[in-house]
Amino acid sequence: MAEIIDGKSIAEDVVAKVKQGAAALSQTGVVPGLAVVLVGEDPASQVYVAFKSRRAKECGFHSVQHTLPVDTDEDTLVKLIEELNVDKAIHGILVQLPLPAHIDAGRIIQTISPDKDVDGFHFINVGKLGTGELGTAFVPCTPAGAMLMLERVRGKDLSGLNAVVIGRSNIVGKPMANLLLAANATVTIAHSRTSDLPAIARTADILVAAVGRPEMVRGDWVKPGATVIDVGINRIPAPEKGEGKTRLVGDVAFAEASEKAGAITPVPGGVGPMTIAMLMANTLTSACRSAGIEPPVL
Ligand SMILES: NC(=O)C1=CN([C@@H]2O[C@H](COP(=O)(O)OP(=O)(O)OC[C@H]3O[C@@H](n4cnc5c(N)ncnc54)[C@H](OP(=O)(O)O)[C@@H]3O)[C@@H](O)[C@H]2O)C=CC1
Ligand SMILES: Nc1nc(=O)c2c([nH]1)NC[C@@H]1CN(c3ccc(C(=O)N[C@@H](CCC(=O)O)C(=O)O)cc3)C=[N+]21
Repeated sequence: MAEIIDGKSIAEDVVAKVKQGAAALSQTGVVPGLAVVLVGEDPASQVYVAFKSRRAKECGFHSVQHTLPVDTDEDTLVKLIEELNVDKAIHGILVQLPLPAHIDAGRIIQTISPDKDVDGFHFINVGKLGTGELGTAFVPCTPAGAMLMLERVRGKDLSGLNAVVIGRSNIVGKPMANLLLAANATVTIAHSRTSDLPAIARTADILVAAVGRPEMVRGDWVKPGATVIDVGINRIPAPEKGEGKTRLVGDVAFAEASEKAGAITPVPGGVGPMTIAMLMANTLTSACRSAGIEPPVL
């Protein structure tokens, strides 16, 4: 049976360090500030945004939330971001995705000041990650959190290990692959056009699933002893819990995969809580940079 990598507990460690760092920084008169912007009333987004605001307060941050109606036009949103860009009390800006279809998400992301882009989605931060300028970049929270979990079982240096990332999105798959490469892993990126995915997955010492398909990765895709990082968050019907009830599963068939893996992340309680913890860490980093102070090591 695999070791279960407890995202909740690692996230608590991160948050404790962030709290400490924020308290120390506050002594110099700088309180880290996070602005979260939500457009519309998507229930899942509301839940995540509430988690983020709660965590920010817990860390001692100045936390503001802007909730805009679903029919907000793009220019209004751009204007809000421009105001936040010059607001001295705000060090991190997060615009919750997905945005309503009438808004060009790309334009919105590029409007966020790269110095406050705690999601790490701006071209400047993507470019820094791609060229190894990790000291001044903001790294996207989900892959950054996944790397911290991986570090707990495999250490920082992944030399000689084969990593396979399933998924090539800009917010998870690609930055994850870049981080693995920066840690010296030999990286393969698989996606919907990949042929014989199970065979490629079986080459992985480190297998990362970021697909959005419930329990797609089966037990026999997992190399014995591999470390499996399940990024997927899928809500599926759970009639056994009662009519209309749902439950959360990852992109990995957990029970099967944990018979083969050396270590595995659960869903829930895995990468999800780490994502929010890393958002707090990035916000503290931003505030430290603005004050010319070294951010704490996580
Ligand atoms: N834990 C957390 O904090 C977070 C979790 N997530 C979760 O992670 C998952 C992925 O999210 P995200 O990257 O945004 O999703 P996207 O939908 O943007 O990307 C999914 C990727 O999976 C690939 N894919 C889809 N179907 C298959 C298939 N059958 N075989 C192989 N590859 C496939 C797609 O390939 P192609 O490019 O060819 O279309 C694409 O690259 C979701 O479950 C999401 O909810 C996301 C963000 C944060
Ligand atoms: N600009 C932007 N940045 C994001 O980082 C971002 C986003 N938009 N849009 C949506 C995705 C998704 N995401 C999650 C965060 C936390 C959990 C999380 O805490 N999950 C808990 C369970 C939550 C539950 O019970 O629903 C867990 O896995 O244990 C999940 C998913 C961040 N995202």
